Amino acid sequence: MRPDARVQAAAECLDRILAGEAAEKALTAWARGARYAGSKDRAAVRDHVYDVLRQKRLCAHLGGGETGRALMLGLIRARGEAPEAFFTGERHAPAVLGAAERAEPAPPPEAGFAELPDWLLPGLEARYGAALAPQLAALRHRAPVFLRVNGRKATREAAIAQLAEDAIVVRPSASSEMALWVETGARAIARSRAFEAGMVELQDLSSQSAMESIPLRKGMKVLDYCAGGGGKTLALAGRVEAEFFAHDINPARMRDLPPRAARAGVAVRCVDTPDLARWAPYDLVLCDVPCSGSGTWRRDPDAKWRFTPERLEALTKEQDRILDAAAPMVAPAGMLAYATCSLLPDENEARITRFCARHPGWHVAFSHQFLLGEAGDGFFVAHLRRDVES
Ligand SMILES: C[S@@+](CC[C@H](N)C(=O)[O-])C[C@H]1O[C@@H](n2cnc3c(N)ncnc32)[C@H](O)[C@@H]1O
Repeated sequence: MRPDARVQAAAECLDRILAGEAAEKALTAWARGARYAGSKDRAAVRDHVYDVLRQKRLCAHLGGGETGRALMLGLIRARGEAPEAFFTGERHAPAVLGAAERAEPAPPPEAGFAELPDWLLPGLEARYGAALAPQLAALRHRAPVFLRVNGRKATREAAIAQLAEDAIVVRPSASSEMALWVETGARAIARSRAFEAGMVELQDLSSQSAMESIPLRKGMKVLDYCAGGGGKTLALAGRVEAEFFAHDINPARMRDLPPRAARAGVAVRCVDTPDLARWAPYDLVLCDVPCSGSGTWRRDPDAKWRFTPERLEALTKEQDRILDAAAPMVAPAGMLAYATCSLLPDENEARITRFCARHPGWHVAFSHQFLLGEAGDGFFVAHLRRDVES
């Protein structure tokens, strides 16, 4: 496909998204109907769509409206490219620009637009103050790719050398023991020898740092209560030889966990809800709860525009229910760890404060909000422990 035809395809996908279709669905539907599109075309159209969704307000401002066509015009201007090169009127390309579209837009505000729903801003401003602006700026850009080195299989140095053999260039992150920042070759990771041998896994920097904050000891019993695909289980299992249990209310979500654990060389027992009590108590119960995902919205920018106060309320209720269900399974001297990939204080500090209010005898031993930055995503972790009786 020519670059102008890719712009037209992205504009059509954006129209479907603006009409309410999920971004992934719109892209899949387009790709199904576009047999002529190769993998590079599909990747380019996808990049256009996601780049717009990351900064929809800027694109609407520069393009003069909220239609797929206007948003693509705005994106091209935001990239500093010449719109006439894409709005050619050729077959499969967008029509030539009209007079109103050709008019130079007013400069955008110097601080940039807040690229998320307005109702979230007061809470974020109150929580982060001056630290909000850099996070909003980070939200406008693509997220970097990080790998986690599996300490059971390799040192960071050995992983770096093995990745280099597949032309994947990485550098160690200073803020985590095992994280590698991928500089080139990200698309080749899943087929690389280092990945196939279980030396590395894809995982964001902040998730890694949060898991590194949790104290572990050999032989302990660890339950990942909201395990999903098992990313956090494997991050913990990479650090220590212990007994690992994984649970999810929706067991189908753990489908990938057994092969991932086998690749990583660790044993993880997947447990159904009725069987949790059989293995209790656990020295550590991790609740990596369902959340807004606001700390990761630059990876999934479609989600931020769909997020509503009603959804937030439903999530916080579920987060409370999960903590309440998990706490009784923690051994007396054990730890309940709470984690979200969220920036919203309602999902983070407020949840653990409310937990401690509902459960006298528990306290917050540690908590940390990882800010969304040039490197890692936004992430929150808290360690909850029972008070020691004197
Ligand atoms: C943030 S995701 C977990 C991601 C996962 N820990 C990882 O690192 O890949 C949250 C998970 O919680 C699960 N979940 C939702 N409600 C739950 C509940 N009441 N009890 C247990 N798991 C629940 C969801 O099915 C989802 O897989």
